Amino acid sequence: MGSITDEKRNLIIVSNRLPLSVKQVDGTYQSSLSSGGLVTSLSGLTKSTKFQWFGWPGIEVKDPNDREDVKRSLEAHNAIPIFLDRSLAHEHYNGFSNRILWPVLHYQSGVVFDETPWQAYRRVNELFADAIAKSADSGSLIWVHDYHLMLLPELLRDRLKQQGKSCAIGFSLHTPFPAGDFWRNLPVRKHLIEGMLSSDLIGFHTDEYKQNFIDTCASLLNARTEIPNQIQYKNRLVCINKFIVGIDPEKFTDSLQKPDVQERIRSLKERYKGVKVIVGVDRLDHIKGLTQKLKGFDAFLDDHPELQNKVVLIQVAVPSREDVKEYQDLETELCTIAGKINGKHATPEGTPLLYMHRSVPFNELTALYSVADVCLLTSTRDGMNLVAFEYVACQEERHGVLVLSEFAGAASFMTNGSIPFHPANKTEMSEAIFNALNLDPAERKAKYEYLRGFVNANTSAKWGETFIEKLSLRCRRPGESC
Ligand SMILES: O=P(O)(O)OC[C@H]1O[C@H](O[C@H]2O[C@H](CO)[C@@H](O)[C@H](O)[C@H]2O)[C@H](O)[C@@H](O)[C@@H]1O
Ligand SMILES: O=c1ccn([C@@H]2O[C@H](COP(=O)(O)OP(=O)(O)O)[C@@H](O)[C@H]2O)c(=O)[nH]1
Repeated sequence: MGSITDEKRNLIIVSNRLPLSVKQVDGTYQSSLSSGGLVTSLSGLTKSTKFQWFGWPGIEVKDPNDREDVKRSLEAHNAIPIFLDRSLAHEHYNGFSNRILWPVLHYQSGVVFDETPWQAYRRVNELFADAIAKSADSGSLIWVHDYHLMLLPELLRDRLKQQGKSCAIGFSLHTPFPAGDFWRNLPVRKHLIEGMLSSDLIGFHTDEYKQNFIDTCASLLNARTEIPNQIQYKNRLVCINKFIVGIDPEKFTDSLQKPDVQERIRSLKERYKGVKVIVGVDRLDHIKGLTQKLKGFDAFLDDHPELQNKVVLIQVAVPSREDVKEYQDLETELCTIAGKINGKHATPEGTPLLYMHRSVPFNELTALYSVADVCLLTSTRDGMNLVAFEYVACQEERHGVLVLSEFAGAASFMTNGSIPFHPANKTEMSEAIFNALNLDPAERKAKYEYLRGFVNANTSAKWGETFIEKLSLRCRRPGESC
């Protein structure tokens, strides 16, 4: 991908949150890595490509001197903060993005639209547009990420035009884009789609999401969509494609080589001698199907009393969006279910479920992935799900089995190498777990090798480089077909 060298200097990445969240500790500003797949995928790109990253630092900073301190602390990581007032950030992130837009994108019903958070969403997109238009030079490539910023391409294009600057704008959606009627649930659906359509290139994780978006543009805006991979709207040509997001597999294999990680793996193996380990790692979010997972595991334990004390599910539920009531309620519900499962199936020898409501350090995560015989992912909908990739990257030795919901975006590519199931069907999940635990070594090896090939061929670096390459082509030849 050598030809992107020139554009590297002028690449601007924009996401709602910076990869580093800033916190004030004892009067000084400290930054730590944010969690989630978007950060994982874009962090993988840093190895091969240089860029400036614009986003919200996750903290309100009012004092101008403090703002300078925060800016300086982030500068070292090429991160540029866009400061937002606390209540505006709250209404944008929690109010509209996560309470209204996120559920619609993930096919959740019963969403209630509210004007105040919508106005906050607009305002934040405007503030981002102001800051980025000011910093961008003509010829910059601007790559906008995710559902928090769907209006940004349009707002940005207007401002750049007023300032006489010409830049290529790309947009990547990290969530699903829902089919047909679902998008209509949102009264502001048209504004959001038009916002995205001001991009030169739009990327989705799967062909299904891409096609859903194209169909919506045709039915809602009467856009011309006859030519594959392009949308003609208001005299502009927008290219649409699938770009497979991945991880940096080396980061995981390198971690497994470290002496302290090796030591941790040894001690976990000793602790779980004679016990099959199932691992789950998910943000605590409705879309991850955690309720379904615990209930399915309960059904599995009921179906297989002979496996008492011989199987353990280690579930990491990473705290997420804790200011949103629906997420707080889910946390309470999961604690109750986890307690009931252990109440029902525990013996003096141990408990079958280890439910951890916290994030885990990276090295601990890789050790956990490595000792697990099975990885169980139960998403009811999920843009991609990079945990599936990470588990595979840590299974060189064991050839563990991936049990993967058919509703994760990753299932579009990984079904052949995994055991797929429908997350709403407890019996199917129980059978899938049982089959995974009993797969013969040759089949495990074959499935693992298939998945390893896919994960190694579709890295985050390749994803980023391919997108940027296509975007810079749009910049050089804007009128050409996609
Ligand atoms: O930033 P948060 O609100 O804490 O949420 C974390 C991220 O969640 C979502 O991740 C998505 O992107 C992943 C990478 O493409 C994909 O694998 C996953 O299926 C998606 O859920 C969200 O889209 C990100 O913006 C958040 O940062
Ligand atoms: O304590 C943890 C456990 C996991 N992860 C990472 O969070 C990401 C989750 O990405 P995924 O695409 O599976 O889902 P998302 O959370 O983005 O919806 C993965 O890279 C995990 O390694 C994390 O940041 N902290």
